Amino acid sequence: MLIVKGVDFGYEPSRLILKNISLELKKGSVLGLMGESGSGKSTLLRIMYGLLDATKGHLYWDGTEILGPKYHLIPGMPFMKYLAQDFDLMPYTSVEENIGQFLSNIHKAAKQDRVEELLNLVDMSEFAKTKVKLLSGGQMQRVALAKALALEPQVLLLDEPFSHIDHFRKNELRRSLFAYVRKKKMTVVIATHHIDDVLAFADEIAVVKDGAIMATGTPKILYEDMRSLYVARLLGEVNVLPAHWFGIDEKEDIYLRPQQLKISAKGITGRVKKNYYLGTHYVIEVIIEERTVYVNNAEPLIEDTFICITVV
Ligand SMILES: Nc1ncnc2c1ncn2[C@@H]1O[C@H](COP(=O)(O)OP(=O)(O)OP(=O)(O)O)[C@@H](O)[C@H]1O
Repeated sequence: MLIVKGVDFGYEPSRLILKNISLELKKGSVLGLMGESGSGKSTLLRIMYGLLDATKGHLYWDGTEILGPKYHLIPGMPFMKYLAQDFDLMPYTSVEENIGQFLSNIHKAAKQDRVEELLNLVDMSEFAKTKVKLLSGGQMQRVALAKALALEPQVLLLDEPFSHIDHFRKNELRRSLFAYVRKKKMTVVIATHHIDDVLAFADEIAVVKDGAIMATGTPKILYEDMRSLYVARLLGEVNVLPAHWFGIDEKEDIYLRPQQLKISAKGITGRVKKNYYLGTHYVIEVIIEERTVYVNNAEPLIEDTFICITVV
């Protein structure tokens, strides 16, 4: 189990970046760390890997304490791999040499097989002999992922691992990567602001805000829990609507996703401003009392006509 217990951290003594972080992650499970930019996700990954010393608190993997540079000459725990946002590749050597950099040269054929398996996993086989400096950012990121997997670490810490990958390849890469880590029973923490990186793949999501964990739960539970606007917005599109529109006697706004609203014969009246085609359906932008509301619909609607919306 990966245990983070009451961790505080500040780059400067006067400003805490992480505040009383506690997490528990079962072996072989995947945790998505979500939070807006600057919330402290990368800092937490660096502490989990032992690159920084926690100001307060402790971290353990499988009973072994994870310690930072104060205690280790070479920071970073050997049973872990941390893939940072800068890829840490050797630019003047080939893709295959980069991926195989830390693999033993004693069994040459086994090393070659392993490199080929990883090249295949990240769909970079045709670039095996290409020097890394000639690759695009997305291709470099795929090589860096393969390199991080090469020694089959027990714990894999990934910081925005798909941020440079082109859209059409992203889904395929996410599916292959998570299938691979599941097969190998690796424990994974992935920091991201993109819900698509984790919604279908993580066992749990921890939401970080201003250096503190503000919510944890399965992707489904967090996606459906609309109490916090910060959490709801991180996990998908949200409408912020006055409760009284829906006959609820509350002064506060309520939060509803576009698929929780529908066009209906009765309901609150609004003017159609725009249609957005999303392949499987349209998102209709509707103006109601000067607020913009997004609602899903199978068909586009005529702009500037008046329609009614209601809760599904
Ligand atoms: N080396 C550093 N020295 C001082 N402050 C830093 C350092 N690295 C990060 N910070 C600060 O710590 C806070 C958290 O940064 P961090 O990179 O952990 O956030 P993040 O959630 O990973 O953001 P992003 O999603 O943009 O990568 C920010 O306010 C940032 O400015």
